[in-house]
Amino acid sequence: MTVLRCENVTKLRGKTPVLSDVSITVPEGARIALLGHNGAGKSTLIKSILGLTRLSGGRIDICGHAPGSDAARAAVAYLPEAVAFQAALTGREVLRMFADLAGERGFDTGAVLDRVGLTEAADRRIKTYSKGMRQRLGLAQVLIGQPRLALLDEPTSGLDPVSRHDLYAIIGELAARGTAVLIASHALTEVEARTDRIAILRKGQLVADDTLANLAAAAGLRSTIHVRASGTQEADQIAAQTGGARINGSSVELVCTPHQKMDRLRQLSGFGADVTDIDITPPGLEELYRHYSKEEAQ
Ligand SMILES: Nc1ncnc2c1ncn2[C@@H]1O[C@H](COP(=O)(O)OP(=O)(O)OP(=O)(O)O)[C@@H](O)[C@H]1O
Repeated sequence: MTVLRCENVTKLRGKTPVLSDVSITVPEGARIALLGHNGAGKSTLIKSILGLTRLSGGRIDICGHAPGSDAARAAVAYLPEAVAFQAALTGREVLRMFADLAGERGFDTGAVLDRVGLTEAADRRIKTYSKGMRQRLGLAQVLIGQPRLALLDEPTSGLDPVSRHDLYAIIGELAARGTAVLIASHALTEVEARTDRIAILRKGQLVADDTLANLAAAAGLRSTIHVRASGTQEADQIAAQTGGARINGSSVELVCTPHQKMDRLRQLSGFGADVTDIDITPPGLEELYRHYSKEEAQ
């Protein structure tokens, strides 16, 4: 079921379009990474979905409700990039307050604080929290009431690798329970393995929206095939016959487009026992991102 539907969303700032005809849908349980350079329009799109900024054109629908309506607000949870809480309150008090505001009287603050790793700090004032701890508290607030849609703006900025890992694990659990998750991010490598679809905004236009594999195939980006040979002579022979690059030990590296891949593998299987192992590395998100950004710039 579609949770979020943006249709031809356009936003002008003065006469300058900061969002141009953006159409994107997010079904329940999906994790979508929203990527783009500084100023590409990510925050503007998120603010539009929250109903905090008026559209110049197009429409947005959240579970059948208009952005900013009571029903939409009840369905959406938001984690801003620079999350700010009342410094004099404790983590537990803040979470209780948000749960009460959301009408979630039965909300188990202790369990959620535990889930985000804040049990020990639960009764300390927010002013003593590090950036990472505030971010974790922000995520705890997102978990109140099982939202239909979670909008996360740069959720891992300022977090150490372990905290990032924990945060994506929690996002994964949220999505597994059916929440649609839209994550605006600059951190390409970390969203690569942890989201289901990649959407790229460039200068207010949506230039890509698909799985990483489909986008890579559509762009014709090349994969790398690492071939291990049974010995150095065999590796030399494989490199000579395939045009591959001879690398250290008894390995050969070949690059191929999506269309060439199966032919390459058939060719390699012709070497029989001279080939002892094959690894294929698909193009990564950074390469893809560069491709779609460049393509649009031309
Ligand atoms: N309140 C505002 N008034 C005028 N222009 C604005 C306002 N907010 C954003 N903009 C402009 O809208 C465009 C999109 O900005 P937006 O903040 O949505 O980008 P972003 O992709 O979120 O960038 P970043 O990655 O830096 O957060 C930019 O050109 C920005 O200068």
